[in-house]
Amino acid sequence: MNMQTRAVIPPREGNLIVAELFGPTLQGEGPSLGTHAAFLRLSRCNLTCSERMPCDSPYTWDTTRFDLRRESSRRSITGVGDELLLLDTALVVITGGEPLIQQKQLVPLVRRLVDANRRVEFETNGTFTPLPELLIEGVRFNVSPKLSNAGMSESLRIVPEALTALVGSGRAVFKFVASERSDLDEIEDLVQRYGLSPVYVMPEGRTPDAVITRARELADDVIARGWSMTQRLHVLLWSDERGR
Ligand SMILES: Nc1nc2[nH]cc(C(=O)O)c2c(=O)[nH]1
Ligand code: SF4
Ligand SMILES: [Mg+2]
Repeated sequence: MNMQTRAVIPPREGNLIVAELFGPTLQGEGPSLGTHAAFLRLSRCNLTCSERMPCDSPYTWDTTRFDLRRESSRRSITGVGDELLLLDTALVVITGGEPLIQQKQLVPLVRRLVDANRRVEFETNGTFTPLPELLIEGVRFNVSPKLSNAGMSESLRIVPEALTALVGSGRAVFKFVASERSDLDEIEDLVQRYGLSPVYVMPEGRTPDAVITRARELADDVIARGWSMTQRLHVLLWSDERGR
């Protein structure tokens, strides 16, 4: 290939594998619960949560139940950015699946959103060390490490270097999904081992009844341990409807 040929090939723009882009809605979980927000849900996950802690977006990764080619589309970073900005929300939540699988492609998108005065929150499972380019003012990581009840070995779901980097970033909160009081002991162990802080406990559930019943069972123990509790506001409002 000579220089002339190379010069006419446009630089290949990065793409993202997207499951859904929706909003405006309300951030349903974590420290910004209730905030007017747009959501980008990226496809694919490196984990396979099941058993007592089923995944609420299996269509991003579970090839035994879903055709991922139908459930996702390859989209340009510019187009995704345009659409998120048009939704005109103060907060943009990037979730999945596991969004940090595609973190390299997310760098220019996050930069653009922050430059346009948006706050950005990642919902991540805590198994990826975030790139330094993502550790910028306006960006936060809501990290949800998975417990043994998600049905995977600890070596898959707990990556010490990633958790340590997230703690050290000063941009992370730790949000654990719990379904019963004994889950809190396992959370305590991880909190102690990796110095996780601040800690939020979130009740598991796909229906308002399940969420509120679990929240009531867990609240006193959460308070006694000095932690915070969050909710699943979108589940209380819309159960497990997609795109809300
Ligand atoms: N409203 C709303 N808030 C959310 N917070 C985290 C979500 C997620 O699926 O990661 C989510 C979601 O799917 N919807
Ligand atoms: S880490 Fe999250 S997206 Fe991935 S399988 Fe578990 S619950 Fe689902
Ligand atoms: Mg979810």
